[in-house]
Amino acid sequence: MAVYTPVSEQQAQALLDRLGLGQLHQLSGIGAGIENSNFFVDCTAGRVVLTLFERLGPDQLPFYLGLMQHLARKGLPVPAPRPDAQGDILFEVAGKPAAVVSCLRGGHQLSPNTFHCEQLGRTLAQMHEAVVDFPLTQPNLRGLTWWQATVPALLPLLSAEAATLLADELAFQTELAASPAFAQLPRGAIHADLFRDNAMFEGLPGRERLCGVFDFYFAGTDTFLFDLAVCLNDWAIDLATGRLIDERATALVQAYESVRPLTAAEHRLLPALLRAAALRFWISRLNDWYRPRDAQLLKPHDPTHFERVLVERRANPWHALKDLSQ
Ligand SMILES: Nc1ncnc2c1ncn2[C@@H]1O[C@H](COP(=O)(O)OP(=O)(O)OP(=O)(O)O)[C@@H](O)[C@H]1O
Ligand SMILES: N[C@@H](CCO)C(=O)O
Repeated sequence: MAVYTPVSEQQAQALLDRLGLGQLHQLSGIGAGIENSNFFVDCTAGRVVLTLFERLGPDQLPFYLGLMQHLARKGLPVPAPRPDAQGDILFEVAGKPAAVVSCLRGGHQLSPNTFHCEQLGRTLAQMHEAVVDFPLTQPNLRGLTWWQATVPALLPLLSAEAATLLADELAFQTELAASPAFAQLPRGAIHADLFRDNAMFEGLPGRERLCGVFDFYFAGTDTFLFDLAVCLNDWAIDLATGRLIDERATALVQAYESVRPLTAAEHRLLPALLRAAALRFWISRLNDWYRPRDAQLLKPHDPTHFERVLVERRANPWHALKDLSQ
């Protein structure tokens, strides 16, 4: 269980009192997730989720929590942070910054088909449309600057082949980020980690509806195309080989475009951004694997998965439109 910081019942009750949520019935650490300490809190007001932020500080958290509040107010299925009587949404528990958000219904759709991908594509585009008037900005803290800072420490730990791939792709992405084409990409506040385990569906099998998107703690101001590429690399992938499944990827992009059509520059750079999205998670998984933090019980994700995805995206660039003149 990835609970880095234990929380006592007394500490949980003190926060419930401040939020007017009544008596604590049960406090249970959540096993999934590797970044923060998460707890289900059952109390008089029902079930809420308590998150203790392990690496994010009060400088960054207003952006994440403000983004969740902004999207929830626009009717997107995002957990809204619970305010206290003064309207504060950021607290301190066990010496860590903490927030309480409403608990989403439903469960993960871990074997998504085109139907689920379409819903995800539409919701992602709605999120991108909704942030047009979101006033806060913050860099993507897992973006190029972080890759450049992290890769040198990883290279000596890898095989010669993997190290060459990592260094080469970082050089490519560095050049891309400085290009005029990249500067044309529309940008705004993006989720940046919208994997299938960060979305909830509910409903009868085969007719499940997307009813929740959560875990905004890697959000940042970046290109919308990067967000789309992260989703494609997770929702539309053959997990064994890393290949994109054309039917699912096309469904996701077409649904996205039914809300927010991609620009010509976005179409052109999608293959490069699919590589960027693979690189981002390869680096973070390598970092978690070789340089883990202390946790009561932590299961880091397999880094070789995203190494395969990156190799595949480099070998077989995927375009949403086969004929770019269409
Ligand atoms: N608002 C919520 N409603 C319902 N369940 C939630 C909510 N927030 C988190 N969870 C549950 O907690 C689990 C872990 O949360 P999350 O994925 O945010 O972990 P994390 O450590 O913060 O991030 P990461 O997934 O990036 O490692 C989720 O898989 C989900 O089951
Ligand atoms: N979604 C990430 C973990 C949390 O950022 C991954 O699968 O590596």
